[in-house]
Amino acid sequence: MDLAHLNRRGLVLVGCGRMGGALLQGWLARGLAPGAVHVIDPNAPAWVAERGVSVNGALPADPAVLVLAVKPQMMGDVLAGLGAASGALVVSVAAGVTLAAYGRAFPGAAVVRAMPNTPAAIGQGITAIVGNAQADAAALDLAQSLMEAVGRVVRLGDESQMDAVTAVSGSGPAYVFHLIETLAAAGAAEGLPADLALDLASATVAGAGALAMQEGGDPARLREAVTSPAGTTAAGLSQLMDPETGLGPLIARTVAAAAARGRELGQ
Ligand SMILES: NC(=O)C1=CN([C@@H]2O[C@H](COP(=O)(O)OP(=O)(O)OC[C@H]3O[C@@H](n4cnc5c(N)ncnc54)[C@H](O)[C@@H]3O)[C@@H](O)[C@H]2O)C=CC1
Ligand SMILES: O=C(O)[C@@H]1CCC=N1
Repeated sequence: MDLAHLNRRGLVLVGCGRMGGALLQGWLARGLAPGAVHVIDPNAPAWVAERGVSVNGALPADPAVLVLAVKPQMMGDVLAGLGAASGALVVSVAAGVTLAAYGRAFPGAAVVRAMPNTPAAIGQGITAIVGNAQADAAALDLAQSLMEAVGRVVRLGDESQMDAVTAVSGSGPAYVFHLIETLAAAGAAEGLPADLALDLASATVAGAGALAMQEGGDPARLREAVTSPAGTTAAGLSQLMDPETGLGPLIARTVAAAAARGRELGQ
């Protein structure tokens, strides 16, 4: 959806690092005027001001949206320093920090928590959103259109799902990048040149992900289509799918640890 309707009241972005910067690029591509965006970030990248966005300048009196994209550990200080949000929709991408915490900082405000991921940088993010009681259908639609500037959006029925979402899709790209690293390293250990092994591993993850998205349904069917009886894949999977030492229990521990950290950050 075009975001030009936000141009009159403007949007304030607090924190313009990896995630805030990716979002800002998406919004500018969707018609948000640079002059309507106000970034607060002591270390905003140079391209932001070069694009004509106001950086650390005077804020609009009545912005349409306030987006929070600082680290959760900074959030308390940032919220204390911001004052009231007036009539702005507050959207936060921070892991862990709860709707109740934003509600205390901005009494009565509509607040939406959003959990994107770094493929947002190329418009292929997946973001889950959930709002507080004040976030009506229009507020959720607006939050969705902001996050759709960098990929797909799914809505959660309940905030309690957010730490699990963070552990699966928010942190998930890091797990996949590590899979690429380890697959490439294993290929190199089997004698491939390192750059060829990395190319093969990256292309395999990208292609398998695209196939899984296109086919939908149960990925086990796609796995079985690769696995010839008594073939190479079956030999590999006998290690990877070992019920005790395989990927299943490892990923279960990985996601549980990430979700637990999300809950800690929310304390
Ligand atoms: N990187 C990721 O994969 C994802 C990150 N997130 C969330 O996004 C938020 C930001 O994470 P990243 O962009 O990765 O971090 P980052 O470190 O790249 O960006 C944070 C930005 O906040 C700025 N900042 C620090 N103190 C500030 C202050 N007092 N006022 C204004 N700006 C301040 C920093 O200069 C920096 O540019 C976090 O809350 C994280 O949980 C959510 C989903 C995915
Ligand atoms: O590592 C983190 O805490 C953030 C949240 C999800 C991805 N990065």
